[in-house]
Amino acid sequence: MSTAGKPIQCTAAVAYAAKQPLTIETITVGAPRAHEVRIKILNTAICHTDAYTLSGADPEGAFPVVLGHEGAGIVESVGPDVTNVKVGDHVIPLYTAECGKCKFCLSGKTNLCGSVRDTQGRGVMPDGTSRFTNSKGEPLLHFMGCSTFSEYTVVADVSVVAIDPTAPFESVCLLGCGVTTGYGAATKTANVQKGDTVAVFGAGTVGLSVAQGAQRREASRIIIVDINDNKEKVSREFGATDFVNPTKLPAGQTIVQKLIEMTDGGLDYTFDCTGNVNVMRDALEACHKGWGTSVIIGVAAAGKEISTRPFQLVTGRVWKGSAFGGVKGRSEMGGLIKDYQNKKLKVDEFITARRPFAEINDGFEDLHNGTCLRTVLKF
Ligand SMILES: NC(=O)C1=CN([C@@H]2O[C@H](COP(=O)(O)OP(=O)(O)OC[C@H]3O[C@@H](n4cnc5c(N)ncnc54)[C@H](OP(=O)(O)O)[C@@H]3O)[C@@H](O)[C@H]2O)C=CC1
Ligand SMILES: N[C@@H](CCC(=O)N[C@@H](CSC=O)C(=O)NCC(=O)O)C(=O)O
Ligand SMILES: [Zn+2]
Ligand SMILES: [Zn+2]
Repeated sequence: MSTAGKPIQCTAAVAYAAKQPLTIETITVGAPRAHEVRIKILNTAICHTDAYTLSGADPEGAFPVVLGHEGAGIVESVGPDVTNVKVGDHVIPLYTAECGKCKFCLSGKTNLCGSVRDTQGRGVMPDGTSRFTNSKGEPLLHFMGCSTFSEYTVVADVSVVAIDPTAPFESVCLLGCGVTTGYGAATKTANVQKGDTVAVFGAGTVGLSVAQGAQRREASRIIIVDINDNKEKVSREFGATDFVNPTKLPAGQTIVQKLIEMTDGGLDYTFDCTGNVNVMRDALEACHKGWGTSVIIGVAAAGKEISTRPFQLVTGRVWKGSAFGGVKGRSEMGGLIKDYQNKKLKVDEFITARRPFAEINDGFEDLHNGTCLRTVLKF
């Protein structure tokens, strides 16, 4: 019997308050309205940003909420006026929408889209309401326009892309955030060129994806900086030519001095993939005078600010940021999937654990085990 047009009851993990475990419960997911798509999520991974919002550090974080933004699934039904996907399509929800019509989309200068970002940031659908209710009839907030920690979710049509149905959900869900973000930051935001020198701070999924993007572009040097020595092996597997643990430097030597010494004056490109504002400063100051560019990818806690001496910028270093790797999800996801299928883009290698969805709280614990890249959950 078709579920189209009707509410669906399903399992979801609800975050009722910061720092509390998620509650696995049955929720009701309303039918998609105009320009909305209801998706049956098959797999979702846990990104560091989900943990960041659950920690209470996200200035936009609000509860109760259905978190999750790195997922893949099948379109169960669509609301009126949806033309870009249809029932049965295999899809990836996009936290960076692409409407193709707004000032941002038409600028040709950014992958950010203004069409739904305001309501997305407030945890509601573009019409200002939620499609999720718990068993008490209380509305639950959406998250990053995706809410993939629910067996069914509803997203705006501008926030979803159809993908090759032969691509495995378990793997390509990672293209919904971490892999795309790092790879795109290197190949699009920074546009690393052959021979460039690159340093990446933070050897998580995002940082390692920056490294594989830099390797694809034939960077001459890819230095990964991480405080955990256990990350050296995996860093080299993803393209690092060097690995530096900043906590193991000789007394008196800073990581900035070390990197400048290693590269005859500093790097062409550096990337912060930690979310630590002190690291962001180091990343900027390790750039080569005159042209080095540092890209901030990490997400910092509420109240945190970056600083440096303006002289660092006066003397030619450039500080910029990157969201979703500068990738326009609806236009460019197909190319990333092809790269994955043609073995030009590593994705499976990031899966360090697989769990049933019911173990989602253990999955959040995995993030702290020192070797976790991505735990993929299966409904
Ligand atoms: N801008 C965007 O579009 C996106 C941003 N993000 C953000 O990017 C960041 C990285 O995400 P993800 O890869 O999933 O996270 P991870 O936590 O997996 O990776 C971060 C890595 O940085 C290491 N680290 C921590 N402190 C330092 C330090 N001082 N110097 C060097 N390395 C350090 C961590 O080590 P340890 O594990 O030992 O702490 C870990 O290996 C997060 O802030 C996330 O919120 C994520 C996706 C998209
Ligand atoms: N809510 C936070 C900002 C969080 C943030 O910067 N998110 C990234 C994606 S992180 C993915 O794992 C991003 O793309 N930002 C651009 C955007 O439009 O949100 C805060 O308010 O600080
Ligand atoms: Zn993410
Ligand atoms: Zn737009």
